[in-house]
Amino acid sequence: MASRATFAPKPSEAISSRVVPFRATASSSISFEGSQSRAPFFGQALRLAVYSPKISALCGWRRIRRDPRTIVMVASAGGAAKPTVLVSEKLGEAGLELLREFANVDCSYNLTSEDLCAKISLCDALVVRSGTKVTREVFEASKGRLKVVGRAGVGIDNVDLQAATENGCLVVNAPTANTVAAAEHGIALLTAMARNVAQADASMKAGKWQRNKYVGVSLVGKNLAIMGFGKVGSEVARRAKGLGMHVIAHDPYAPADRARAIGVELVSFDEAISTADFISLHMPLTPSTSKIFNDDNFAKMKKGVRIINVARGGVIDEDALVRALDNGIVAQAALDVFTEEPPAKDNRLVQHENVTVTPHLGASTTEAQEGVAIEIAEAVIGALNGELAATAVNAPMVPSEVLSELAPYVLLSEKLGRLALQLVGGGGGIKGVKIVYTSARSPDDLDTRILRAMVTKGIVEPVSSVFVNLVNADYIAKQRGLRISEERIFHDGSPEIPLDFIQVHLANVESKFASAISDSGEIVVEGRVKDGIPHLTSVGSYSVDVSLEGNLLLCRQIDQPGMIGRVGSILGENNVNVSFMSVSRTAPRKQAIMAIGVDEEPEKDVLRKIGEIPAIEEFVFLKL
Ligand SMILES: NC(=O)c1ccc[n+]([C@@H]2O[C@H](COP(=O)([O-])OP(=O)(O)OC[C@H]3O[C@@H](n4cnc5c(N)ncnc54)[C@H](O)[C@@H]3O)[C@@H](O)[C@H]2O)c1
Ligand SMILES: O=C(O)[C@H](O)COP(=O)(O)O
Repeated sequence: MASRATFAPKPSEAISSRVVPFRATASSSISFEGSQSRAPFFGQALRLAVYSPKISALCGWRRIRRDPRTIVMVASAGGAAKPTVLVSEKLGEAGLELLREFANVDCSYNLTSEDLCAKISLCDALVVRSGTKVTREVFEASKGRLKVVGRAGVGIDNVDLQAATENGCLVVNAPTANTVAAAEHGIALLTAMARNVAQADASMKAGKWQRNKYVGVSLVGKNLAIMGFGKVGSEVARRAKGLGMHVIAHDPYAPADRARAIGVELVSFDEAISTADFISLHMPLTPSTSKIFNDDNFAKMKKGVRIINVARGGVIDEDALVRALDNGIVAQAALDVFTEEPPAKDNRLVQHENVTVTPHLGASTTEAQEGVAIEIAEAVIGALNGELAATAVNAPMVPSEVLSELAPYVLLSEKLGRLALQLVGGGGGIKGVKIVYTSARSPDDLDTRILRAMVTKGIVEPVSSVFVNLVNADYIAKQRGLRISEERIFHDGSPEIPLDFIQVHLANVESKFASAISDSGEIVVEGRVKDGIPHLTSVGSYSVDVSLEGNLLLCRQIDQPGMIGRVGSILGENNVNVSFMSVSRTAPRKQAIMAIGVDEEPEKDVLRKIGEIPAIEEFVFLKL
């Protein structure tokens, strides 16, 4: 709050006063800017994370599940009031029941995008299937209240992930519960197409008996190319092998040994499409797969090839497919998905006599719908409880054991960020933040992403209207031009303890408390975890020892008798409760730093009286 003297301790004085508690034998440094540093996992990669009750409690999050395997970090739904969950598409009853136990559930189906935008600012979570477009406008209309979007299924191409991340909104999906249903539907379409089941059925219902017209083709011994060898693709492969087909697959990211294990050979894209009698599509819709089945690629296919699509309509250029059907390159197609859903009534593929269509039914079995509903309800509840579900698609995953170990350091990191920010004076703004971790662990054994996110939170949140979490921390830092670098100092101690010290350095800034500027000219605050509680261990070049709770008054004074009593009396007379006090000095009767923890925020007048004590050279009041 106030600063009376500019003072920088002489290096020798400062260092002599400071216990150097580690032997730095090696250091390494990494820098990152924004979210490039670690991309979220997509595809079939296993996403594992864990719940930590400790972090949840520290951050004021409520826990309701007993054994969730999820990690903490989103944000609480706020206060004791029940959160509100909007379910915008039909969800299995078991999932709805779980949600209702925890939240107010609003099931509003068939909302227009305007209706959705109007409702969303009253909702903490939104649960969708593939029919709801969760656009940037939706996130913006939520005005920060929307904490989680739950996609009750696999494909997240209907959710604007970038906008979700920018708005700190977690997106979770239910990636496993409908795999078998989709694979079974793929096989159903494959066999139905090969034997003209749908066409023959329609013909009979029209009163005809056309045995010669509907002669089919056999599957046994035919080449099936699976395009996208993930969860659904590999289940289709297993089943097709059971039908006696020869199965090959193309997937640039699939491990060859997993394919070999089920007797499938991974081949190039061109080899797959040019040798196949049947092609079954199972890749996600991404910018690189959009319209990947186009005129050029249809031209490479065997004449008379048959195509099944239970993935996403957008991977096929639908006009090109019509041309390929008309010119006989493609003999038949069976489609469950379309570029636009529902497709127009006169859509040429839907009307084509060689095309079998279903209205996006891949995941629509009773079993799969109950499964995804439970999977997504658990993920959404976990996220609203401040956990990050194992199926998060827009946040970096922190392994379970790492997270539970780092729990107390999460709070320490945020508090150090907050402290450092409050020590900044002048109007220059913060550009560079360096976080230094001192640890006996090798850098590979120390995952600091969550700590970095929390330092960012501590620095950004108090001075902005955004809230920062693991989902958006890197994005927010980048957006604000805040360059965050991390450095590891190896401490020759016990690797059992993940971290000995965390330091936050702010370069090229002035400080309202000159003593916070270290010998290197940066604001430096350092802390450690003692008995599970975050402690401040140094400010600038001064050692202190205070637990980071409540508020903090830092005073630099000339060491002399009676100082503690004088400051304590002023606080006591004004009903400000002191929770702890620590004094460290450079040498007897020289400069000392007094750190006083107070429960209440002292009035300005009280701070003024402290500042007027003649021996006090400067002081600052900090909110933790
Ligand atoms: N019709 C339905 O109702 C229904 C049901 C479930 C899933 N799906 C869709 O099926 C698709 C697959 O789902 P999943 O659960 O198997 O997902 P998945 O993530 O397990 O598998 C997708 C696979 O595609 C691969 N891939 C990515 N880019 C590729 C490319 N350019 N070429 C080839 N392969 C590529 C990935 O490496 C991954 O192995 C998704 O689009 C999903 O939305 C549809
Ligand atoms: O990606 C998926 O999970 C499927 O396409 C299912 O979509 P749905 O939930 O809209 O049936």
